[in-house]
Amino acid sequence: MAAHNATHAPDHAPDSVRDREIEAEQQHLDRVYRRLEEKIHEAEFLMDDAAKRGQVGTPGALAERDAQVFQAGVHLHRLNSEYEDFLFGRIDLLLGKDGKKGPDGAHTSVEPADGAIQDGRAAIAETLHIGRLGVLDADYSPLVIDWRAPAAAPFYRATPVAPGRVVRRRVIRSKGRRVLGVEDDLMRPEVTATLDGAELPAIGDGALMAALGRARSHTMRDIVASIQAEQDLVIRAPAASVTEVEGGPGTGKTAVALHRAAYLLYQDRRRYAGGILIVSPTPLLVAYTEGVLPSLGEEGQVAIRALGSLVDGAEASAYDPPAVSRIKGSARMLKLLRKAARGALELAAPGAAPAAPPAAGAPAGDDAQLSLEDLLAQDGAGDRGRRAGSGSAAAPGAAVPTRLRVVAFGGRIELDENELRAIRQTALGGTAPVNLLRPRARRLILDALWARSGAARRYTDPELAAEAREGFDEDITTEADFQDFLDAWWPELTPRGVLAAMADERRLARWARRILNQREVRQLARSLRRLDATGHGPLSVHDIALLDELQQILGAPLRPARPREADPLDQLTGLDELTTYVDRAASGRSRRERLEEERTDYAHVIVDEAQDLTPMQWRMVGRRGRHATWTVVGDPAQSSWSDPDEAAEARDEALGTRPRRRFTLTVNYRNPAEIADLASRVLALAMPGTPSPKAVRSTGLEPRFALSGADGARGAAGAAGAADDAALARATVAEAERLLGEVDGTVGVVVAMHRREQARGWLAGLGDRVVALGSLEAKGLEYDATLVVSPAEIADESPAGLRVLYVALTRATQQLTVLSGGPDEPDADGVPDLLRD
Ligand SMILES: Nc1ncnc2c1ncn2[C@@H]1O[C@H](COP(=O)(O)OP(=O)(O)OP(=O)(O)O)[C@@H](O)[C@H]1O
Repeated sequence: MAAHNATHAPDHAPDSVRDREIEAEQQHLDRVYRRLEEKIHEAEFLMDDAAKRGQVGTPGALAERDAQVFQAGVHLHRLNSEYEDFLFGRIDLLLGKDGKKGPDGAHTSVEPADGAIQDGRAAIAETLHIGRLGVLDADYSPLVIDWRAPAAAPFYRATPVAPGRVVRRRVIRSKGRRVLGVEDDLMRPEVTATLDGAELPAIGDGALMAALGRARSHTMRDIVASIQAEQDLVIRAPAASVTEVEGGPGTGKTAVALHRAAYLLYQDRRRYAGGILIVSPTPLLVAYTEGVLPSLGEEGQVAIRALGSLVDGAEASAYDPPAVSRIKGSARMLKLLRKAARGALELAAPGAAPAAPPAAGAPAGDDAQLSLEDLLAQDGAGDRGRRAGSGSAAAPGAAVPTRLRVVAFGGRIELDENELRAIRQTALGGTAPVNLLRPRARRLILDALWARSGAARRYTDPELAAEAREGFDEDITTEADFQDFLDAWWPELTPRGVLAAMADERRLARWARRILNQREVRQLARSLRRLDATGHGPLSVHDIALLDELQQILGAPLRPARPREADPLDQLTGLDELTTYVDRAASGRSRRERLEEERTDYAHVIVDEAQDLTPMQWRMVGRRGRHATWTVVGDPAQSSWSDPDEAAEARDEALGTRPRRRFTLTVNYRNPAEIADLASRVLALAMPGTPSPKAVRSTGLEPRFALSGADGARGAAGAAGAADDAALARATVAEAERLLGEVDGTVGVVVAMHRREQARGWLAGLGDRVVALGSLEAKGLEYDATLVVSPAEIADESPAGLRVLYVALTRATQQLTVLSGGPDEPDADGVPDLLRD
């Protein structure tokens, strides 16, 4: 962890020393900008030169001009867009063990040379500045080292216990072209170090504390200037196979996951041009984190998607109650969906026109002709209303044809209900996706019709028989009515259509026999009645995984592969040290969106809050990383999923047998110790024996306990009465207003899921610094102050309620208030039963 606590030399430096140090960094920054301007002039020169070539007028010259203009434009854009805060660190290093230099011009040795320190004194042999991109001076000496380069690793890794060559680590704060301040940590406080003959001073209180003390906004910041050693190990872990990271709340798992994506791209851009997918639990967390990668210069190749947005064309907008989530997320759904997909075949499309009675007789025709009118007959009162072509997707609802009648060789050939059912069973015996089994079913029907025609017996010559059969097949299949029959009898099913078919309780009960119990069937069917007959309507996050699974079970016509756009990086030459930012410059949002749309298979998949994925979600995510390497971060103690063993099995299946590398993060950078201590009481109930991460700072501000004034009297239905709700509303608003006065940044008000909408109403009008959140929405987010409303209501919501409450209690960076209502049974001090020692 941070060197700060153990060794930082307190800042006794007089202002003049601080000013001098800031001035020195300013001079360095000025030099960097001068160099960048030279680079811009080079790029502009390329543009001018390219424009002149255009006047030559030959096609070759024009093509060359276009390429140059493109490249120069990329550079210009990149250089201009990096003028914000890109130099942020510096390390002063001892002489290395050997004199070798890397491609970035820095010495590669990690360990100091023997004799680098003598009698407690040492001379600084090398100073490196660290920034968001690498810049080389004209003589190839490093002006700025990219934070992801090997030479920058000691900036993050050095600790007083293992300082390597680092004597002093400095974080530089700058805005635009101006250096505002510096914060130092001494890695070898016992050594008197000199630089150019003068003693090396240490300024400030340490960068980490400065970073953590800042007010929070609604978006996450990068931590590039203060990544801690245990986090750096994860960020830079080799990409191969699976990297698993566990750590309690606030240990930086999300931050580390995002920085790792940027690091992997830097390490092997070509490989990860195949795309990195970051899976996030909620759209709120996506919105909160999506600014971090652009601030690190990476966005084009990274898709951050919420679990409810992983399937193109579908977006989760509804919530399922915990009991329904449990059913939909469970691995049992796989079996049920397979049955439903097959069962749905027996249901024809809605919208079929009313039926005409079956034809009375076949008109006469010669042997080779089929009766056009009488090709198809349907039982019951259903006309075979023509459906759109065979590519149309059917959703279940109307009658399915139960008889096929064709006329061939001058006679009528018919397959009845039982025969058609047997053919369907045989066709479904295969494991291929249901929609793709249709050609097989078609063939089986033709076989049956041919056999029934008795024609085979008439031909002794196999060649003639084959010829006759070919003609027979062709005659039947070229008739539109036969096509219509197939469309109705083996319709192309859509995932949404099957999901909608499951909303019928009786039908679902049939499909779910020995999979779900009666109550589960009722709950599931009721929840799916949100959808219309075609499966459109509000989907929940769990429905999305079901749609994805159904897509697999049903299969879809293969989309033609689209050629990938040429990566502009491939075309870059020259200014190689600046390649870090190429994507940002080259990729407009539209390109990024297109890439996201097209991809379902990624080169690396990062799963955030992995403890929450249900078995069905693991299957969905697993399909997107079949050939990927993985980084999986999570905290079992924060899991809102009720059956961890089942989820672990699905996770193992998704990650396969790839070797795993495990890391644990142990330091809580979010919560002050006072808040972490309170949360640990719930942790002890939720997951006895699980250690709490160690809070890195303390504010001296204990959490506050407030009372709603509600008496907890319950109405006939067991729900809190209107008077209690009004009291809770008043107390919530009053406390939210108080907290808004206490902190500069954001206030999060966390309520039980069923109060989500209600709480939004309560807080409307308090401004956009305050946010109302259902307990499950709070996942991964943080606020300067948090108000947790009625812990008992949150804990009672689901079997995982205590873990969800633990999440709610660990969102605050500065202040926490717990507001009790009647069910919380608060003591005289307002401390709810659940949070008492
Ligand atoms: N090295 C660091 N320097 C500065 N801030 C840090 C550092 N590491 C983490 N933080 C900050 O601590 C907070 C918590 O980080 P993050 O959200 O990544 O934690 P987490 O482990 O994902 O938490 P949770 O499990 O509760 O979602 C964030 O504000 C993050 O910026």
